Amino acid sequence: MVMGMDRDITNEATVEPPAAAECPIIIEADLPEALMHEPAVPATARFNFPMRGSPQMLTAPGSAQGRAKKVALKPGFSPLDWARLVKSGENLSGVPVPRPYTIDEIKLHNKRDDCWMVIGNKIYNVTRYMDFHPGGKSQLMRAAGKDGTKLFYESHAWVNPDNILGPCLVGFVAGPGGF
Ligand code: HEM
Repeated sequence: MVMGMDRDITNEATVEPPAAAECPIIIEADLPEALMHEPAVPATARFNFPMRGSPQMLTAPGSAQGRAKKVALKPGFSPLDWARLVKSGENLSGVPVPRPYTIDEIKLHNKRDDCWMVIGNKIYNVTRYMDFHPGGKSQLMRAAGKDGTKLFYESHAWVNPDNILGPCLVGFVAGPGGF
């Protein structure tokens, strides 16, 4: 018993150090020259995460610092509510089947209660999505009845339109395009 201690440690098994074979000692001289020195570039520059311009970067072009903030969505209009609506099987495109539309036809759908938008070559009916859009209705309306591809990707290149608006597909831009 060691004086002044609460428990007797003299009988407890002692932990042997690992055998030399299990614990190899790396001698610097054995290492290739390249591994022996810290690279001249700082760690932040050596790794590609977070990528420049990615949403993880606080100062990304699409971050809260560089553009409009997200709006507060009304109760019942969360992304989860949208996912439920999409799953419900309701016709969100407003058309029976997708087909090609001319630019003049697309232009007619430029109101809040009748809003089409082109992203890439696809036309989506975003009318029902208005209240669900985290960026707000007014942001969505900037591309109402127009080709919103540039605006869309400037605002959030990481958002996949098909994932969210799959069942809102109205059709495809007919002809060579040109808004
Ligand atoms: C082209 C017109 C559009 C504009 C100008 C626009 C703009 C914006 C803005 C300013 C925000 C807020 C950004 C922030 O989080 O700080 C936002 C968020 C968002 N928008 Fe849009 N948007 C557009 C179209 C769309 C469409 C068609 C969809 C659906 C596919 C969509 C889906 C989203 C999503 C999911 C967010 C949240 C992004 C996040 O949390 O990272 N937007 N949008």
